[in-house]
Amino acid sequence: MSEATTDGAGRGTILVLNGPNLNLLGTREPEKYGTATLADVEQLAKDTGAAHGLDVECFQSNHEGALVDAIHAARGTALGIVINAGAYTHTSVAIRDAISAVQLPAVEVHITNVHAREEFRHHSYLSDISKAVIAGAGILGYRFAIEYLAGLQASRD
Ligand SMILES: O=C1C[C@@](O)(C(=O)O)C[C@@H](O)[C@@H]1O
Repeated sequence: MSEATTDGAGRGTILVLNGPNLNLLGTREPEKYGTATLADVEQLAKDTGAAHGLDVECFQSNHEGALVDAIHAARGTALGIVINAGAYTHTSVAIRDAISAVQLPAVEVHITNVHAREEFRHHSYLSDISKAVIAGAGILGYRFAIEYLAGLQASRD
């Protein structure tokens, strides 16, 4: 897991999780996912967090259990989770249960509009347990998700 940034003002940490194949952003089907890399996405997330006084910790894995472990580790350390679970969105009860278990506000993000794609992408195991779902906004979805969580946190401060 990458180091938490220190450019926030200590208001808290948001965990940004990316699932399988998102490490290939930039070269993976660029006509669908664009040309921004995972590093670009993570920088955007960190910059957005910093603008709101929040640290952003980023983690990507192609392995379901590693994503579950990262969600567990967020309990007690993060104020919210932004998750693009990739294909696990449509298959993983384990990731769903992990998010429910840690009781942190989660925002589900998809770069593409999954509802305009194949039928099997229309169902998500995460949507009904997420505070918000953002799909089809490209990598800006990550920015919107962090802004949403920052607003949620501000309303609780
Ligand atoms: O890997 C991905 C990426 C995705 O989550 C997106 O960001 O648009 C959409 C998923 O259906 C797909 O399996």
